[in-house]
Amino acid sequence: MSIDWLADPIPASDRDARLAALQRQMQLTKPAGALGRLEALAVRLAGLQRCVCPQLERVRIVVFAADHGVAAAGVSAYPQAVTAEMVRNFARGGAAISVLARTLGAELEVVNVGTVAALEPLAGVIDARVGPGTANFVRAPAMSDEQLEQALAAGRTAAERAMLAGAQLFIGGEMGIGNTTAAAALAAALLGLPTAELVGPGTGLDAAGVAAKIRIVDAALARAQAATPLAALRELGGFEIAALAAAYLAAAQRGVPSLVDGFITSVAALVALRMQPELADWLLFAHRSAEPGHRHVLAACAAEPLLELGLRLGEGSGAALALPLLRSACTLHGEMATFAEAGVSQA
Ligand SMILES: Cc1cc2ncn([C@H]3O[C@H](COP(=O)(O)O)[C@@H](O)[C@H]3O)c2cc1C
Ligand SMILES: O=C(O)c1cccnc1
Repeated sequence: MSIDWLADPIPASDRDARLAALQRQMQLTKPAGALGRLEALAVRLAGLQRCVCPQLERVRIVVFAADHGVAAAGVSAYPQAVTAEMVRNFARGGAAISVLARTLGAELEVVNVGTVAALEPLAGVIDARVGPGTANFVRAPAMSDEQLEQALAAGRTAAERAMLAGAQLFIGGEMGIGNTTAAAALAAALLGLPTAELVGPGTGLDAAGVAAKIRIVDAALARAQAATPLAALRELGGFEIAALAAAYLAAAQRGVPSLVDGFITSVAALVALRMQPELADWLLFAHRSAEPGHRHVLAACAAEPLLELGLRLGEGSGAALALPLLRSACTLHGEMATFAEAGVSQA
């Protein structure tokens, strides 16, 4: 195995398709610009899908699940066992993202990149465990080089499966008790912002819990030296965060855009953007999470998310909730009549 593929080129958006889509927008029966950001979204998707009328019928949601050694430090309001228990819940169709995926007619796949518990075979769950959770990054690197490589490969192959199934949009989600701590540590390492700006309550810590979480992240940052995004991933981890970063890159390399969900997935996107800035064209950002650090990460990604609903769930749920907006942008763009077709007078 190798990680050389991470640097494979990412195609540019198709300028001719964008111009043709813009031309079409100007002919649709509405005052110019009246559909606001939906117009720009349709034009942007046209460039990425290299056609005048983009479509988002086939959408793949992949939830990457993994455990975090730092959970032992009491950084979450919930016990670590929840990660594996939720994988079963995803498989049975009872999780929020399961319900949303059904409602949207989107395919849901779960990739177990490294729960502590080895799970029985479950329908719709790919076993890609690279280890029984990461090491506690306060004391040691979260993962080995080999584990990092394997986690990245798990993300890449998930994106490849989605492309083979004809996905027109990729949505990544995550499940991992303690992963807002890992995400905050990674963001602090990459952005150089004060830890207190990036650490938040996650699943519901109180003020004392958040203060302790800040101290834990500070201790990890004092230990870990991370000169590159890959080194930061290895030190501060999250098998699921590494897999997500790889999946965003792999989807873009194959010409498929991704809709980024919340705080943790945005940190994965930031890591991937730091590896390849050309990825920026291919990432759409769904929402601003209630997790306070998310706004800093979004700003670093130059992202203008579509929604702000006070969500703080992850799993890909915010992206799933934004999908109907993207789909509406595409169907309006593709199906509205032009002034000429409808016999409506222009300005
Ligand atoms: C039942 C349950 C379902 C979840 N689904 C997503 N998360 C979210 O919460 C976790 C991150 O928060 P923290 O860092 O505070 O542990 C992640 O698993 C994330 O996906 C959940 C959390 C719980 C408890
Ligand atoms: O925004 C997120 O992704 C998030 C926030 C809190 C807990 N889990 C996920």
